[in-house]
Amino acid sequence: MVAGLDVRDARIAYGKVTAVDGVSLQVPPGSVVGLLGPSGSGKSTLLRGIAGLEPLVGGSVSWDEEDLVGVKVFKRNFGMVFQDAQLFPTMSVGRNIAYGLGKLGRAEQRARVEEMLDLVGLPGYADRRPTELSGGQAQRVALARSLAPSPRALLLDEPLSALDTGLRRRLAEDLSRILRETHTTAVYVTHDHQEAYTIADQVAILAEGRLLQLDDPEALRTAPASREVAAFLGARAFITESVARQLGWQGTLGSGEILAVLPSALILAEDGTEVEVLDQGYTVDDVEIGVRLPDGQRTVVSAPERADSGTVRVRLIGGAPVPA
Ligand SMILES: Nc1ncnc2c1ncn2[C@@H]1O[C@H](COP(=O)(O)OP(=O)(O)OP(=O)(O)O)[C@@H](O)[C@H]1O
Repeated sequence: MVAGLDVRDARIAYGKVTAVDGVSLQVPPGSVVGLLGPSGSGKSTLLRGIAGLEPLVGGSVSWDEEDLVGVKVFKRNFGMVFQDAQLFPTMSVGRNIAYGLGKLGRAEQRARVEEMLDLVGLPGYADRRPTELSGGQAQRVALARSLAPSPRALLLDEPLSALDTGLRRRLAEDLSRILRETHTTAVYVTHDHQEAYTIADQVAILAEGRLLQLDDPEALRTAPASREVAAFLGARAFITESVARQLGWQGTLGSGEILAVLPSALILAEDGTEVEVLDQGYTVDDVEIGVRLPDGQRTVVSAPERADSGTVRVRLIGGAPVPA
């Protein structure tokens, strides 16, 4: 028996546009799967298909082997959190959170609201109005409202993307903790790699409606399934074993394989191979130096400061073999 959420060969179309093209994935109870991919890759559409907001034109969505195709949205017992919190503006924070708790008595509702506010780090906020909340606080309340009725799974569509970067990082860590503490099964849509890695146990990489790979962050880093996945994860160059060895790499490639030079695989090293500096620019944390590899390809190396000559010395300490 497949426990939890099971998506099989799901297909969703808008007229002639196939937005989700034969995607299969499982989300075991208590685990979080991230849907990561470029804009237009079908992440939101797949989530909406799971929720029942878009009909499938093929395949199936089931929970504990119960087929959900034909089961109405509200009967699926999934909680949803969107990019904008979508709180009811005329209700207090407490009433918003209690919205799905109609079956409980008043005292139980109040207790559950307090418990949820504690969980999301907003104790004492029950009497506030949604208009009195910051964007980050509103998203916390939206999360509390979705979790309050104990849904069997939570579906989150870029819930942090409207927030500024620093707050997004902090809230992503909080969200990860909350989902784990509550053993919540979740599907989390994002286009932010870091956010996906922080929150999800397994990350599904989507492109043009297709699932390219579903794996944990470590496996994605060390064993991307294809050049396309490696490029999406930040590989700027794909090199042969002989070029890799010129850069000090010690591994071996199988026949038909090529090495993806992922970020941080190439480092500055005083005794390394001399390569030409092509360009340089600042990132938030350091300087990114564009260099020409021995075969002419450009990739980047991180440095604490700008290079003051036309060359730097580098060593290749990592990289991931992928089919050529
Ligand atoms: N309501 C719609 N009507 C027609 N086409 C749509 C509709 N919604 C999405 N699409 C198309 O379906 C494809 C997938 O869109 P979707 O919004 O699922 O992608 P996404 O990966 O979530 O993108 P983003 O990160 O930009 O939100 C795109 O080609 C998009 O143009």
